[in-house]
Amino acid sequence: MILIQAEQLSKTYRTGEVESTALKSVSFSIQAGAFAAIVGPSGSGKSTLLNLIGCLDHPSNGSLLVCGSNVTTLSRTEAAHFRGENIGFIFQDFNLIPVLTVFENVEYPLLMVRNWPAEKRRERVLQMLEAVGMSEQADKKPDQISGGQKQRVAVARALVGEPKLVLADEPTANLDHDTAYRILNLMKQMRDNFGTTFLFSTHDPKIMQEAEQTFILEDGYLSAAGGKQ
Ligand SMILES: Nc1ncnc2c1ncn2[C@@H]1O[C@H](COP(=O)(O)OP(=O)(O)OP(=O)(O)O)[C@@H](O)[C@H]1O
Repeated sequence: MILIQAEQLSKTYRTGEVESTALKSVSFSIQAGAFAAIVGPSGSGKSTLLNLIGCLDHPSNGSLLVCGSNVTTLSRTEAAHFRGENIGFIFQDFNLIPVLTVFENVEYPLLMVRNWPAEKRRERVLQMLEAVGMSEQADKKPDQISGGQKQRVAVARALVGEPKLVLADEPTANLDHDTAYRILNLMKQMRDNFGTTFLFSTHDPKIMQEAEQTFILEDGYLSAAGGKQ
């Protein structure tokens, strides 16, 4: 089953009189259950593409289907609802809320988008903390855990609402190499256990090797796509 389908997708940013085309007629598809990477140097369009797939921005041209829905023209409210139902996010700087505990950070998306009773929420949060090996740190605040542990919490938070798709913008950029590989392996394990599709961006060719499917962006063009499944 195809989870993401882009056809001649383009994005032009306009700042006053200045136009900059960050994505140039990109077409590709990604199957459900994929572990895929968007790879390219700084400024090649990786974040732009992830933002379009994550319904955080609209394309200028082309079509984009995500989880069976045409997301090209969603309103702001529709996009927020769509994200809440279908997509989890992981960021390079973790984006944990400093005043909340590890447990509360993972619970947070459920409070925002799922109307679950407290006991069901608690069970799900504990299940996710267990899955990422962070159960014993549940009561700590983000400043009491390491960068790798913060990203584990972020993986749990991204998955807690049972999304079909997780988008991760440079999830390993702020981690040392060993920790980066451990986080990628954790993400892959989550894909295997929960069937969640993962799409992450990286500028690091070594990190790219960990993906099963790769899309190479150069100056807004999709220059190559490959898979090793
Ligand atoms: N909001 C914006 N307004 C104007 N131009 C933008 C905007 N966002 C991105 N761009 C431009 O679009 C191009 C692609 O940027 P994008 O952030 O998608 O690249 P990237 O591959 O994610 O880079 P990095 O690895 O540095 O994050 C760049 O030339 C950038 O300057």
